[in-house]
Amino acid sequence: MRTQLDSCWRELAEVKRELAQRDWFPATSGNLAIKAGSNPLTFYVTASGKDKRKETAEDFLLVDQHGQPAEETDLRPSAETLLHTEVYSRTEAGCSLHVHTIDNNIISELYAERGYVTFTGQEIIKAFGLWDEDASFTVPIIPNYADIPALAKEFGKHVREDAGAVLIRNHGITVWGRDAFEAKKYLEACEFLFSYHVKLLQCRNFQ
Ligand SMILES: CSCCC(=O)C(=O)COP(=O)(O)O
Ligand SMILES: [Zn+2]
Repeated sequence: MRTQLDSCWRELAEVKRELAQRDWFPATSGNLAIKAGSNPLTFYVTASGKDKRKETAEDFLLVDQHGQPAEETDLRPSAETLLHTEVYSRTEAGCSLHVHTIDNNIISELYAERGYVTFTGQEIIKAFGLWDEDASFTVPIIPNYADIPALAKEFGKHVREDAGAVLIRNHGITVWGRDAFEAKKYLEACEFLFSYHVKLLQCRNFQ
């Protein structure tokens, strides 16, 4: 059991290191989670308020299906743990990642009133398993409620499959996948699309 937990910890630490190398954790933002057990549900989540670029023995804590610590600890789970509990209680996902980037904030603001943003005609959407030439990928955009249970409830409405993504307006993105590899792939593909779109709009302004 401990070996399994250690391996989950190491896998999440590796994802955290890679996202930190991309500079996706400004100003203590972001939180990450990985499922550790199914029956009962437990998952590792980042401790709240830390600089996620730093690597310490106190980066993650184990929480239960309510997002409460499952072991004795002084650490506080991420303030946004309830969003991760929505993912694991509604799907068979194994990993969920939340980051704040300038590009995901801009896209969320540009398309907030519509409530979603759709991408089509881009090779990288094959990363979402969409191989048709005319395939499109849609990311829902939800309001950034300060009340986390309200935010989690709104978020949960869009958590229907084992892999997916939701933008929170002027806040960030949460993605999830069947495992850490898939969640990271989704996140990288989303951020690629956002960055491309923001740059394309800038280029068009100078034409
Ligand atoms: C300065 S970031 C504000 C909180 C937030 O949105 C976030 O992602 C980090 O919160 P946590 O409690 O997970 O550290
Ligand atoms: Zn956040």
